[in-house]
Amino acid sequence: MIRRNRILRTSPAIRAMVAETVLRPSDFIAPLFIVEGQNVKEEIISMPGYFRYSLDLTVKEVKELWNMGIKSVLLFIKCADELKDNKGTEAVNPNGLMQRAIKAIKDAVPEIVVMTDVALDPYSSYGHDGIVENGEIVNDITVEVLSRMSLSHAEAGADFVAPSDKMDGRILSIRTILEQHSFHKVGIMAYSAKYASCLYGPFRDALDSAPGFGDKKTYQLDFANSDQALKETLMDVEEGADIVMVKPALYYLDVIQKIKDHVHVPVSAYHVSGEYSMIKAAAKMGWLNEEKAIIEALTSIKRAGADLIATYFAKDAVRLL
Ligand SMILES: NCc1[nH]cc(CCC(=O)O)c1CC(=O)O
Ligand SMILES: [Mg+2]
Repeated sequence: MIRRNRILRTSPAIRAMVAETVLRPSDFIAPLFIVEGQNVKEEIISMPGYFRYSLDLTVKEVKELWNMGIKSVLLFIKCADELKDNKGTEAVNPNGLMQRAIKAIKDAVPEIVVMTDVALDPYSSYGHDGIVENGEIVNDITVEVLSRMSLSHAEAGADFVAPSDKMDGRILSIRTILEQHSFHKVGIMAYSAKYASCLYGPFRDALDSAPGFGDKKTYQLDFANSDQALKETLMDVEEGADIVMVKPALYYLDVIQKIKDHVHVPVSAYHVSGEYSMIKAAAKMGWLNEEKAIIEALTSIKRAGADLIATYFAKDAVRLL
């Protein structure tokens, strides 16, 4: 025998020297769920250890994230039922919870990169990402609202808008409206390869945003496919996306790799709520070691080609590095 493969795995020091993939705090984007009120910290039942915070506590949390070395937060708000409609009225309210959250965070921690979710589902009386007519999600009217919504986030101080709706043509429309209003420095992180997945359930519990009828298969991608993911990602880059996203992450590592091989913009991956909850549940049962499961999952997502990872484990991961 003259080839000794195990030499490179002999000791922790050697393994560290040859590790190709190393996680760092700036890899992570921390999603935050925001609710109205004061001093509110509500645990999300299907996401043990993860919380909805009122604005005051959100700001505290953001300071902590920044001090840990995390550079970016991705904001989601829980909209009150009485403010939901089929027009996205509250989504463009300059004094809405999202707009106030952006301002409060940028005032408290100006350096942190604030990204905002752009889609109508938390604001929709139907729980859909767009405007509903005759049981269908209408593309072009929705794109107009999403563009005005993006503008209102930019006006509040967002650094990146993150359209997660999967309507056609929204990236070009959003870039155009941002340019028209001289928001040349506001970026777009496009959820380009977003799949219709079973793994968003806990997130929809967190925001009370589950679709009231049907599913999201006419706009989100079919998990049987990866060609459409690549095609639509390339189109989003063409239309002006600064960062593209694959979502969910672990079931879609092939998609991350394929996209990374074809684009020259940063690729992010969203390790989604269901992926978080699966690890939490198995760990609670004593069937998996939580810390090891977190690091293996996130390292694998990065190894597949993700430059950035949106994950509910951001803080845990930084503590474990
Ligand atoms: N468009 C809304 C949106 N933005 C992020 C997620 C899911 C995130 C997660 O599960 O962690 C969803 C849910 C959905 O599309 O139904
Ligand atoms: Mg890389």
